[in-house]
Amino acid sequence: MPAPRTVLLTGAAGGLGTLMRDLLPAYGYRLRLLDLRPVDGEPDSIIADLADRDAVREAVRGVDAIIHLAGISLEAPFEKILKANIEGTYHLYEAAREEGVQRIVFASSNHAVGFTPRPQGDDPLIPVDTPHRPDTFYGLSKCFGEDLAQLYWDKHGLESVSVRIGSCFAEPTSVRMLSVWMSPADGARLFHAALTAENVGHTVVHGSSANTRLWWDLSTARALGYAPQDDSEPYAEKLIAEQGELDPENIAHAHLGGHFVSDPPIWPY
Ligand SMILES: NC(=O)c1ccc[n+]([C@@H]2O[C@H](COP(=O)([O-])OP(=O)(O)OC[C@H]3O[C@@H](n4cnc5c(N)ncnc54)[C@H](O)[C@@H]3O)[C@@H](O)[C@H]2O)c1
Ligand SMILES: O=C(O)[C@H]1O[C@@H](O)[C@H](O)[C@@H](O)[C@@H]1O
Repeated sequence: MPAPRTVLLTGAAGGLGTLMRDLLPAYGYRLRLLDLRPVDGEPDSIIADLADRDAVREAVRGVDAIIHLAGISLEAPFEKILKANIEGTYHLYEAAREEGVQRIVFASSNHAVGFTPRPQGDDPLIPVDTPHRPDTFYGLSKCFGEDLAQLYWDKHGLESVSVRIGSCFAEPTSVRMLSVWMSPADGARLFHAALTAENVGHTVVHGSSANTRLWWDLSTARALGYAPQDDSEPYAEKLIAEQGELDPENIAHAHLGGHFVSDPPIWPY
């Protein structure tokens, strides 16, 4: 596969989209931007709803690959998740198949497996083939996206990397995030690896930095060529002093998904 150059970035106005707009051009990508809302400082971006199949098809025409970030990124009523994340992701995959796009990097989430107990003591890291255990309708939509990616690979030969992102923000803001944080620079490294590795079929990877307190296995990400450079540990002392150590008796501290497992989810997490 020739290295992709023109990449559609959906959800470009969002938090992660904004970070990736800054970081990915240095890898040589030409980004085409799409979002529901205008993207700051980017008058040429495509303003479109994933619900609009014609607009989505036009947006994917001619790109080499897609990084799919658009959608609802927190828990929400099922009907909203259904429209934006489930139907919207289906529209994107269908448009990509019709237009012959070779690869999609899908922003999955730790919340697809959020009810997985987090490792304690000498427990092994959570493996990538851990069963789906969504902690919210939001997490359920990420399970759907991963299965959709598998279907489009098996049936249509459209490649995907589903990146179960931990927490990709400038800094970790909770004790839990020390274990799942992915620095923006490592996020760009991982997306680049996911865009350029050969023969990925459909590969699921965990998306975190090389955190001292890591909870999940990064081996499939490393197999794509991802070499994380960052570690949340320098933030640990301050966050633990402010928030205390994780309490294994607290359901939200005992699971990968943190407060998303609560009913209703409690913010902040
Ligand atoms: N930031 C993280 O740590 C993290 C962790 C796990 C997964 N993710 C996933 O990565 C993606 C980006 O996350 P984020 O933190 O930037 O979220 P965000 O909410 O900041 O950005 C999402 C963007 O998608 C756009 N969008 C929503 N519905 C749309 C629709 N129907 N059509 C077109 N655009 C639509 C929004 O306008 C928004 O700009 C999401 O899919 C999220 O689930 C993020
Ligand atoms: O678990 C996490 O920290 C993150 O999970 C992602 O799926 C959510 O989109 C984001 O809002 C959370 O901060």
